Amino acid sequence: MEKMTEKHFSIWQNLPWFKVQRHGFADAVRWWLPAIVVIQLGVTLISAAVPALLVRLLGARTGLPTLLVAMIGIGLGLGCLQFGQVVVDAFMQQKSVSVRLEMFTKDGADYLHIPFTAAADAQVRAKRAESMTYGYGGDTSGVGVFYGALVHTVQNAFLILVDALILGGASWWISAAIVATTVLAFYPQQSFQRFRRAKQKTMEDQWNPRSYVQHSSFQEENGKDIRLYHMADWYQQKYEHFVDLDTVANRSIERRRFWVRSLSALLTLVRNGVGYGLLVFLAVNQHISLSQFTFYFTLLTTVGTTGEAVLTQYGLLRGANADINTGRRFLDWADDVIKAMPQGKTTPNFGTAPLTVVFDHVTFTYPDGAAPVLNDISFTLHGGERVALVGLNGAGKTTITMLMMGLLTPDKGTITINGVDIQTISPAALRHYFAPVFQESTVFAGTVGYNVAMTHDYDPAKVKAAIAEADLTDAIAALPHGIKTELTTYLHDDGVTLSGGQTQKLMIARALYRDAPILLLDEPTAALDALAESALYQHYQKMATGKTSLFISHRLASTRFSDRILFIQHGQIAASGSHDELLAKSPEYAELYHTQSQYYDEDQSSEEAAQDA
Ligand SMILES: Nc1ncnc2c1ncn2[C@@H]1O[C@H](COP(=O)(O)OP(=O)(O)OP(=O)(O)O)[C@@H](O)[C@H]1O
Repeated sequence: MEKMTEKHFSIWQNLPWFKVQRHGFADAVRWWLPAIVVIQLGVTLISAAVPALLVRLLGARTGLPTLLVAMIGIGLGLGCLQFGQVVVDAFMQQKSVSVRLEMFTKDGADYLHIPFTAAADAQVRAKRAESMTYGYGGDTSGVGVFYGALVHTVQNAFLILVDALILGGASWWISAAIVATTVLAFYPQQSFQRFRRAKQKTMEDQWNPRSYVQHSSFQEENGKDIRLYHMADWYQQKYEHFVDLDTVANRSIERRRFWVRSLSALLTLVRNGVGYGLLVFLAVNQHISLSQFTFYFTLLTTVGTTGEAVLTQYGLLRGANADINTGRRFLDWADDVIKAMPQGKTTPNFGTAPLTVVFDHVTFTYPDGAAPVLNDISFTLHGGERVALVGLNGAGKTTITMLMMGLLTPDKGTITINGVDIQTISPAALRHYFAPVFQESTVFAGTVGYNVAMTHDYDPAKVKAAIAEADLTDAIAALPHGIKTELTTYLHDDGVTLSGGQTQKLMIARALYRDAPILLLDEPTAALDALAESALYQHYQKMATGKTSLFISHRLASTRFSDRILFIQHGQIAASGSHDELLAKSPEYAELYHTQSQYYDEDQSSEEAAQDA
């Protein structure tokens, strides 16, 4: 699988990327950026000109009506500009949020489309958590900050240049002081932003444990173990540990920020000292008029704020850009991985006859696994055959089902259905051939009906029939709204929780509703009581009629309902045949069977002894 790049993209490289991610972003920059620059310039210049104008009018002993008209006119003009500023700010904010939400959505969609193995990879999960937090997860993330910081940087940089040029009209020394102090403050600001990023990086190693703690502590299913084993203290310690890490990092960031701001204040003092001193000197020596003095003086007062703003905003922009890079690396990687996925295009029409599945010299290793889980494995599930797959824990039985459904991809070898390589079949079409019952049940926040049909547009009669076949009718009838009852309380306050066995039956109903040509049952009886288990075995005969089926079970007794048994050991098919054949030819299978049957026999004989007594 593709490695995630560590590439750094500059602001100029990220701008076109933004454009690709979000249409309309380029227009927003092209039209609204000049607008906001002009408005800001207008507001600043008019604000500086008002006192100067007043001084001039008063000096010329202008009458009150003229003064009032001038002031009202200026007030209205300023008001209009300020209103324009509010409109543009609101627009920018909305634009920024919509770009961010778009990436947020893309992140979720990408994660759900990358290969199953990648999604389960701890490193990928950590990168995604980091990408979400820094890249586009909230208003303070890279994308949340980038747009506003870009606009305000350009706006304030332009303004300070115009200020310096205008003040150059009084003395070029003032312009020089503005430029020099801004440049001097620039480097500490940038170094501070680098420091902040580096500190944040030290916390990135913590993403996986952090997201695990957050996620697992609030999972309903974990609630009882957390209480039973007093894990609340453990969780609290973890939370405190993360808070401590954040506190230490933030403290050093704030310390550095304090020094940078102090330096900036000192430079402002120098600039104002030079500027105000020169203006007073020029006014006293009558090189500039009183109204000019007032204008320059007011303008110089705003330079401090503008200078600070341009540096802060540029620092924010660079920080946001670095944060965006974190997000972009993940999104670009996900795009590449999705593109590189073997996306079969065909949707073969296999007709209605049962399908034949062939594993041909298949080898598979998990991405973070040291050795292959399956090693050069070959077997055939003939059309209509009921095959049992048995083997010790960790032998690779579930892995075989995942490979068959295309959720995992073999390192070597091919898997075919009716002679067609599954890699050439479109994933959606491929998954339609399977009705699986997984080892772990996955109940989604939806109604019983939804959880059986896995669509909101379900056929209630068909759902009820599947529920009846899975022996769940009475349990569902006892629920407050029957098949319309919400399962889980995550989204619905009136949701209910089914028992482990009922949930497993629900999963069987889901497989029955799907009515696909290949049935995959991975330990479907683990949570069932003896009666339900026995009923399922009986039922299995009917369920599997006309289908190809693979039944995984640790209870070797269940294999008698199958036509053939595959015994898997050390990543290979160690033996294949009927129960009696395997007893004869595989000592390991025989040992496994006798170890299990010993307990059944003992149980039986003690029951018989009890009955005799
Ligand atoms: N996502 C994964 N990443 C790495 N290794 C994995 C992953 N899933 C399973 N494995 C490893 O692959 C091997 C086979 O696992 P698999 O779940 O296929 O076994 P199994 O025969 O179904 O076991 P069981 O009978 O316990 O359900 C095990 O050693 C397991 O640790």
